[in-house]
Amino acid sequence: MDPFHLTAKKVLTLVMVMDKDQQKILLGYKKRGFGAHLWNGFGGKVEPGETPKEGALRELEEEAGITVKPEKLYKAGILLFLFENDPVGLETHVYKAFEHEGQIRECDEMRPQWFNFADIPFDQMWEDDRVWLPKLLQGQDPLFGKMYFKRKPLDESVETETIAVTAPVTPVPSATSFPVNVSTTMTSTSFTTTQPINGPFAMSDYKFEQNLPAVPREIALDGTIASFEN
Ligand SMILES: Nc1[nH]c(=O)nc2c1ncn2[C@H]1C[C@H](O)[C@@H](COP(=O)(O)OP(=O)(O)OP(=O)(O)O)O1
Repeated sequence: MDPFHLTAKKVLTLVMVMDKDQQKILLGYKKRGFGAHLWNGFGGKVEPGETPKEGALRELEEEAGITVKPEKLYKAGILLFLFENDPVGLETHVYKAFEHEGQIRECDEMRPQWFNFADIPFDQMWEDDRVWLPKLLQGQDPLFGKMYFKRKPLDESVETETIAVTAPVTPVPSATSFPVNVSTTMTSTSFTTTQPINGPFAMSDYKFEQNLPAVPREIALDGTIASFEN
């Protein structure tokens, strides 16, 4: 059985807001949920009754506090994310915008920040972003990609970080040694935390096309483009 065989898909959005003059892109640090601790564009699940574009505009406002006029939000392609032994693929509709309205603000899910095109933190982003984001920045959309992910073995997905905690300790004089000069000394203890490096998944393969003649609207369950935007 093909470990990447799909029987269903979820429709997601991903919005990249850019400033062409300053050569900057607005990314958000995901504080929780899917892709937590990674920088990414803004987006999420498309809700019932919504078009992908409506969902993209809603998520952008929820996660970054800004709005884009619908006619200024351009479809840049579709990426299909497939996970080993998961029959549900993520059909992610990618959008780009070069102007926005409103004040950028942090929310409980995302911390937005502008990055120079030259300083995009790819080592703290989904691995596939290295493949397609540079193409998007160079205007080589529409894009279409299929990215295959395997779950990382635990020892590869975790980075151990040792944190030294230094706390004042006051020795308690024992009855036998009392009286003594009671002094305050410092001691340190270490503990280990686990942090995913670049997420819990490793990209195992990808298939990617750029400069498509039209914008894909939907991907079929066999991973091919089912239809294009008019
Ligand atoms: N491999 C990948 N590369 C990438 O660049 N973006 C990805 C990605 N896989 C998922 N995403 C994006 C798509 C979408 O914008 C976001 C996931 O959105 P979700 O709404 O599913 O996340 P949450 O777990 O926060 O869901 P909610 O509970 O709806 O808030 O991550």
